Amino acid sequence: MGRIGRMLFRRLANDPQLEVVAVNDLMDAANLAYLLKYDSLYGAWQQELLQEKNEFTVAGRKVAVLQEAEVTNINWKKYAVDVVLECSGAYSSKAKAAQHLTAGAKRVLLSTTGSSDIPLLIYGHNHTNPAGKDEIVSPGGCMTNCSTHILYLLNAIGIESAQLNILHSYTSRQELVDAAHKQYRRGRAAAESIIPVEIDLAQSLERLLPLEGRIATVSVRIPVTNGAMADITVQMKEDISKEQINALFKKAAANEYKGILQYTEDPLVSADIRGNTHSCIIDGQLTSVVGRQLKLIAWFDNEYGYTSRMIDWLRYWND
Ligand SMILES: NC(=O)c1ccc[n+]([C@@H]2O[C@H](COP(=O)([O-])OP(=O)(O)OC[C@H]3O[C@@H](n4cnc5c(N)ncnc54)[C@H](O)[C@@H]3O)[C@@H](O)[C@H]2O)c1
Repeated sequence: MGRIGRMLFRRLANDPQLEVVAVNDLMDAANLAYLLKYDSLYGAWQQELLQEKNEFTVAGRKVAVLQEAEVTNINWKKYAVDVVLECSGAYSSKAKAAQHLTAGAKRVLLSTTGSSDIPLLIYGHNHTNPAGKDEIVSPGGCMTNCSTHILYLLNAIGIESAQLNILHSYTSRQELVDAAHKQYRRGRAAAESIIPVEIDLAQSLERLLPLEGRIATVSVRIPVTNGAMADITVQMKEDISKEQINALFKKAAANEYKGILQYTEDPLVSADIRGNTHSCIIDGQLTSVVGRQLKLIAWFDNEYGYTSRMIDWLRYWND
């Protein structure tokens, strides 16, 4: 239970329809309780949490706290687990995620893009696909959740090619001070530099949209602890105008993408979108057009917006 796991726990603790019955992490229960109570980004939790040995009591509910590095040592059946929210990043291949099923869970929802043999389904785009009822589902990463909708809507007009640069707060998959790392740049002090990192966003988008060979992506980690901004440049097949594009997204935000995509003309900075539940927030002021080349800026809270979609998945299955 890292950033994503704890965010989900906080948000589900009082849910009338969904109940967290057990959690698992490498850290002990006392440390986990402390990190749930005090969060550097979202503040102290107003909800009381009691921790006694390997059990939490929150909002009158008991939650078992496990400390197992191997899923094979867990018995999810004992807790009648319907869905495992796999938020460690360590069980993202189909074979690894399936260990949760063997352990007795009925379903696994990853918190990332898993291996290519796991259905990749973006809530609000293709979640109603029959594969959405599979036992293991990848809801994509936060960047995929932001950019899929944008490219899908633009491709209805016609995309020639697209370049995406996602400026993203730093995460635990970087180092805080210079250290060895397989990807050298991820090993550089996260709060000190603007750090380009390798991502698999283009491959994910090619699985979701008919744009093979026409998308390139890069992500730049920036020295903030939360928030992301997608800077998207698209070569369109037709002449377009700023007004036409903004009207397209404004309409989508008020209709079929309500709750998932937001449109604003407020002069935002990343701190303004903390706690925003949308997967992407189009910044209409910054839309620009040169010839058939379009530049679009979209914000998202990589933690709050993203976990909102994971909770949508749970509600979808629950209904
Ligand atoms: N942080 C984000 O902005 C963000 C957004 C969307 C998706 N994700 C994805 O969610 C996943 C988690 O990201 P995070 O930022 O929460 O990471 P994190 O490092 O904060 O949390 C990972 C947690 O998993 C635990 N863990 C590691 N190995 C484990 C194991 N074998 N068994 C049990 N627990 C184990 C760690 O102790 C840690 O608490 C990653 O795959 C990431 O790509 C992260």
